[in-house]
Amino acid sequence: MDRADVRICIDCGLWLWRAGLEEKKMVFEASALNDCTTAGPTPLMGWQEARAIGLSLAGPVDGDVSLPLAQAVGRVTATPCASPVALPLFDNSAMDGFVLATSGLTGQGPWTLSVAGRIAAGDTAGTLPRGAALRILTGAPIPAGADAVIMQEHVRRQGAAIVLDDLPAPGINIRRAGEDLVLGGEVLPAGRELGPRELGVLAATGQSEVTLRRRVRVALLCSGSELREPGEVLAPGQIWNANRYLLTAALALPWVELVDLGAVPDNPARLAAALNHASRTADLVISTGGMADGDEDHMPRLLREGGGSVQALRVAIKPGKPVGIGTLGGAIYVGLPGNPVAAFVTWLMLGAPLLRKLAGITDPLPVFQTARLSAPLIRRPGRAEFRPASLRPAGPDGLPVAELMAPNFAARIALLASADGLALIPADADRLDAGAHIDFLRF
Ligand SMILES: Nc1nc2c(c(=O)[nH]1)N[C@H]1C(S)=C(S)[C@@H](COP(=O)(O)OP(=O)(O)OC[C@H]3O[C@@H](n4cnc5c(N)ncnc54)[C@H](O)[C@@H]3O)O[C@H]1N2
Ligand code: MOO
Repeated sequence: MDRADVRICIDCGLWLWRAGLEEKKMVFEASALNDCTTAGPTPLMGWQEARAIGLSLAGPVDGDVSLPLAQAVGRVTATPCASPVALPLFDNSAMDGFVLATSGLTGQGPWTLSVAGRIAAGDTAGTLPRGAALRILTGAPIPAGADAVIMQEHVRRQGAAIVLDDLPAPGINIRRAGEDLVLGGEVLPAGRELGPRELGVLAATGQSEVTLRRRVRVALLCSGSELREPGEVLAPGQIWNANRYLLTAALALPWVELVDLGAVPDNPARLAAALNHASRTADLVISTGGMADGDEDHMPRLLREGGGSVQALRVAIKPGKPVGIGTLGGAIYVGLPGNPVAAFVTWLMLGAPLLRKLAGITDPLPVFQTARLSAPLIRRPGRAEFRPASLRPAGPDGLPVAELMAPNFAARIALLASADGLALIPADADRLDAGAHIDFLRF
C-alpha cells in the first residue's frame, strides 16, 4: 500500500486506510482523520432517529393563558383564532378620488359631474346624491348608491365639478367587505408564533386578547469544574463558560421561562442535586458537558441513577457524538456535549425542535435551503456533519454557494461566530464534488 493511503484516526488512535484511492489527487481533509465512528461500546444512532425520539417524548405543555395582544408578542397560540368580523368591515375606497354611480354615466363621454360633498376615513357613508359625485379619500366608506371610485389623477377639475373622459368599470377601486376574511373565518391556527403579521391581523379583527400556551420552563446547567464566569480571573487550566451564554441567548424566546443554574463542578453529588432540582422545576432540562466517557463525564450515569432514562446516546452527528436525550421525573432531558460548537449544533438539530414541540409550535423542524458546495470534499462516511460555512451570493442557477470552514471545528467557537450557517454533509457521503447540492441552514 502506498504510504500516502494510510491515515491515523486522531479520535481513537487507530490506523485507517482507504483502498484504491482515486482521490489521492485531491487533498484528504483533516476532518476525515478526526471522525472515528467505530470507537465506542455501541453503534451510533442516526441523528434523525435521535431527533424523532426526542420529538416523541415531547407534547405541548398544558395550561393555557389568555393575554392582551401587547403582552402576547412572540408567544404561541393554544387554539385556532376565528374572526368575529369580516374584513374589510365595510366596502371602502382604495384610492383618493371621487365616488360615483356608473349607471348615471350614459351616452358618450366626456361626462361632467358636480361634486356634492366629501367623505374621509372615519366618516359615516351616507347616500350618494343622484347625478353627482362625492370627493372620497382612501379608507372612507362607500356611500349607498355608488359603485366606483375614480382616482383623482384620472379626472379633470372644472370648478366644483369633475370631468371624466373614460367610463370607469363598476366596482373599480372599491375594497369589498369580507374580501380579505369572511366572518368566522380562521385568522390563525393553533401552534403559531405571534409575530408582526399575526398580531396585526388579530388587531384588525378587533380581538384584544388571545389564548396562548403557557411558557415552557427550561432549566440550563453547564457541567465542568474548569468553568468560570466571564470577567472572573482564571487559574491555570480554567476557561470562561461559553455555553451558558450561547444557550441562554438561544433560549431568549418569548415562550421560554429560563431557570439558569449556571456552572456546576464535575462533582457527582452536586451534579445529581442540580439535575434533581432542575427536573422538579422545569419541563425541559438541558445540560452541557460530561456526556462522553471520560473519568469526569457523569451525566448519563447520574441521569439513570436519578431514576431517569436515556433514550438516545451516541449519535452519528458531527460535531456532537456524545449527546443524550431522555427523561428525568416529569421533565425531558437533553444532554449536550461540552465543546461549544458541538453544543450549539446538537442544540439546533436535536434540542430546539423538541423545545418547539413542547411550546406547541406546529412546525418544529428547521427549514434548510439548497446551496452548492464551493469545493470538492472527501471524508470518512458515518456521521452526518453540520459544518459551519459561509454563504456566497447566488450563482447563475440561482443557488448560493457554501464555502465550508475548516474541519475539526467542534471546539472552535470563533470559527462558528464567523459562519453564516451550517452545511449538512449526509452521513453516507464519502465524496462530494464541487457544485454538489447540499442542505444549508442559515443562522
Ligand atoms: N475517549 C473519547 N473521548 C471523547 C469522545 C469519545 O467519543 N471518546 N468524544 C469527544 C467528543 S466528540 C466531544 S464533543 C467531547 C464531549 O465531551 P463531554 O460532553 O463529556 O464534554 P466535556 O468533556 O465536559 O467538555 C469537552 C470540552 O468542552 C469544554 N467545555 C465544556 N463545557 C464548556 C462550557 N460551558 N463553555 C466552554 N467550554 C466548555 C471543556 O473544557 C472541554 O474542552 O468529548 C470528546 N472526547
Ligand atoms: O464531534 Mo465532538 O462532538 O468533537 O465535538
